[in-house]
Amino acid sequence: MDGPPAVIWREEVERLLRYEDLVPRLEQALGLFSRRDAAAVLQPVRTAVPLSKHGGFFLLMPAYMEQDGVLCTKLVCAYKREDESSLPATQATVMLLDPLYGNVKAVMDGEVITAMRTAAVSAISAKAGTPSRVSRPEPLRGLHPDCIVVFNLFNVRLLLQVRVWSHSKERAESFVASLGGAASACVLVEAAVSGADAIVTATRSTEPLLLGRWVKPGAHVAAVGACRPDWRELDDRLMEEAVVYADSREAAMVESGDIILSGAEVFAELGEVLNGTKPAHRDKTTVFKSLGLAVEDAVSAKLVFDQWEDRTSSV
Ligand SMILES: NC(=O)C1=CN([C@@H]2O[C@H](COP(=O)(O)OP(=O)(O)OC[C@H]3O[C@@H](n4cnc5c(N)ncnc54)[C@H](O)[C@@H]3O)[C@@H](O)[C@H]2O)C=CC1
Ligand SMILES: O=C(O)C1=NCCCC1
Repeated sequence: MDGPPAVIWREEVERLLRYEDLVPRLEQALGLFSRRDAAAVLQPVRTAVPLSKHGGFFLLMPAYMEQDGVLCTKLVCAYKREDESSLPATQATVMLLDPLYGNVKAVMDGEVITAMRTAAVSAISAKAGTPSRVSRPEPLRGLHPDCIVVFNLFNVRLLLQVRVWSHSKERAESFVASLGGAASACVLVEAAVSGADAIVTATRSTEPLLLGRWVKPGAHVAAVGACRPDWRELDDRLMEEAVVYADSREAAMVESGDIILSGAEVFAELGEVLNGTKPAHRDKTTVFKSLGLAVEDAVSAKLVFDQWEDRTSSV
C-alpha cells in the first residue's frame, strides 16, 4: 500500500482487536521469540530513556518478524506520578511499516493494544503456571466480558473468587464495580492474596508490596509492574522461593528490579514453556515476570491492520 499511513485510533482498535484472535497469535509470538532464530524474529532489548524529572520513562520497542512480514515499533511512556492529570499513566503509539520499502503503513493507538496484550500474556502465564486443580470444566459467568473471553479460551479456569487491592480504596471499589459484582475489594494486600491460586500485581509501586509469606505454596504470580531496574513489587523471599519465569531473559536482567535486586535466577522464558523445551512447574510457587515484548505489539498491530484493511476494502 502506498500513500499516507492509515491512522487507526482507540475506538477502532477496541472494535477490531479480539482476545480470541489475539491469544493464539501471542502464544505463537512468545514461542518464536524464545527460539532465538534470527531468521524469524529480530527484537533487540528495548531502548529505555528515563524521564527522572517527571517520574517516568520512555521506551522504544522495535521488532521485525520476517516470516510474518511484520516490521513494527511502539513508543510508550509510563509514569509513576500521582497528579491531577486526566491522561493515563501508560501512553503508547504503534507504527507498522512495510519491511520491503520502509514506508509507514499505519499509525495506531497503542494503549488498547498494550492493555489487551499484557492481560492476555498474564492469562497465558497463568494457564501454564497454575496448579492443575484450578482447572474446572464449567464456564465462567458474571464477570467482566474481557475476563470471560480470556479465561473461557482456556477451556476453562473457573475463578471462584476475585479479590482486589489498591492503595486507593476508591479505585479498588470502582474496579470491583466494573467486574459486575463477582469480586470484592480488600483493605489489606495480605487479605487480597491469602490462599489465592493466582495473583496479578500491576502497580506503579517501587517497593515490594507482595510478600512471600502471604503467598500460598503452589500459587502463580503474574508480576506486571516494576519494569525498571530499581522498582520492586515482590519481596526477596517470594523471588527466592518461587520458580521464576520471564517473557525475555535479556530484558529481565536489565529491566526488572525484582530479578536484579533479589539476585533470583530466571528458570525459563514463557515461550520456552510454550515450545515444550522447559517445564511449567505447576505445583510449585511460580512467578512470571512480565516486562512486555515488542513482538506482542507487532502481532497485535498486524491483527488490527489486517482487520482494518478488510473492512475498508469491503466498504
Ligand atoms: N509488563 C507489561 O507488559 C506492562 C507493564 N506495565 C506496568 O504496569 C504497571 C501498571 O500500569 P497501568 O495499569 O498503565 O498504570 P495505572 O496507573 O493505570 O495503574 C497503576 C496502579 O498502581 C497504583 N500505585 C501507584 N503507586 C503505588 C504504590 N506505591 N503502591 C501500590 N500501588 C501503587 C495506582 O494507584 C494505580 O491504581 C506500571 O508499572 C506499568 O509500567 C504497563 C504496561 C505493560
Ligand atoms: O508496553 C510495554 O511493554 C510496557 N512495558 C513496561 C511499562 C510500560 C509499558
